[in-house]
Amino acid sequence: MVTVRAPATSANLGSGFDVFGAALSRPADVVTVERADRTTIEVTGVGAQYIPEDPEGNTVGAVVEALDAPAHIHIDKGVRPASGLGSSAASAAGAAVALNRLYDRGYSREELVPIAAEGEAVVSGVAHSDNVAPSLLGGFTISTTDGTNSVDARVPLVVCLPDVAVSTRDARRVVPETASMEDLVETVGNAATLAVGMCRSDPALVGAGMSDPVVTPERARLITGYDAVHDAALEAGATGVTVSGAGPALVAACREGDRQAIAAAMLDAFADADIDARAYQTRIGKGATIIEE
Ligand SMILES: Nc1ncnc2c1ncn2[C@@H]1O[C@H](COP(=O)(O)OP(=O)(O)OP(=O)(O)O)[C@@H](O)[C@H]1O
Ligand SMILES: N[C@@H](CCO)C(=O)O
Repeated sequence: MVTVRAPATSANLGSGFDVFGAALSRPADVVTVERADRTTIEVTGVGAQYIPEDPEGNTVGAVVEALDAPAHIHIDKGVRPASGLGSSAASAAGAAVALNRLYDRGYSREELVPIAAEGEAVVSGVAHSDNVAPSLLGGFTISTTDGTNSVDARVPLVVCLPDVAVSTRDARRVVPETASMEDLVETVGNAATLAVGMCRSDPALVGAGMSDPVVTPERARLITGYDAVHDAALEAGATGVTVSGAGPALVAACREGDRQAIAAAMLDAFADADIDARAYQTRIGKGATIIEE
């Protein structure tokens, strides 16, 4: 038996659509695997009722196939599904690390990225790696078709999750197919600024690089109260705010010591829009960890 804690993640970070990702110190899924002749999946925890236990529909099923590693798999969800916090990816990353160890497959964390990404194709139609990469490697990650680079950044974050669901599949439908040269130049500048900020663990630069004129404005429309919550976080001291992953969560970059005020301001703004929400005072953290074997 092997048990792995796999962290939630925030993909895109505004300017890095389908490329940037960050591991969050909390929340996390806990995945336990035991050898079996036939794969069975049991899901408990937050939002478990919305997650298929059939291996065909669960992200961990694709990981079992890719590693040829049948098992009884228990997923204790700490990351709510359809949250924008890489819920589907956390389970896939946790299963990849656990099954790799259980069956002694010997893959490196980097080699597990495309394997875990197969799970993402099951739910969103695209094997994007920007959530599984940080959940496996930790830190800030840059994923391209050539592979993933990671930086062990230390940046405090607040994540605010409203009590509504947005599926990645739906949120991908609103992504514009073209961008103007002006928007492209702005996005490249912001992405480069954010990446430098991560290398320096500088919350001001990370926040400054989070805005994106192409994808985020379209997705923000799917989130009731987005503008008010965004502005409230900035007024409370956030250095930058954007949609986390495909939403509906928002992620705010902050300086140490400001997280509590920012979390409270975001919750108040959602409450003013009649939306229940919860806030996580978190930070960029480590990747999936084996906690028992
Ligand atoms: N192990 C799993 N954990 C969570 N969701 C799963 C899992 N397996 C399948 N799903 C399905 O995936 C969908 C949620 O994935 P989706 O990508 O939409 O959300 P997310 O992972 O929270 O968000 P994001 O990728 O934007 O950060 C739900 O329909 C859920 O039933
Ligand atoms: N990059 C993906 C991440 C989903 O979490 C998207 O934004 O659609």
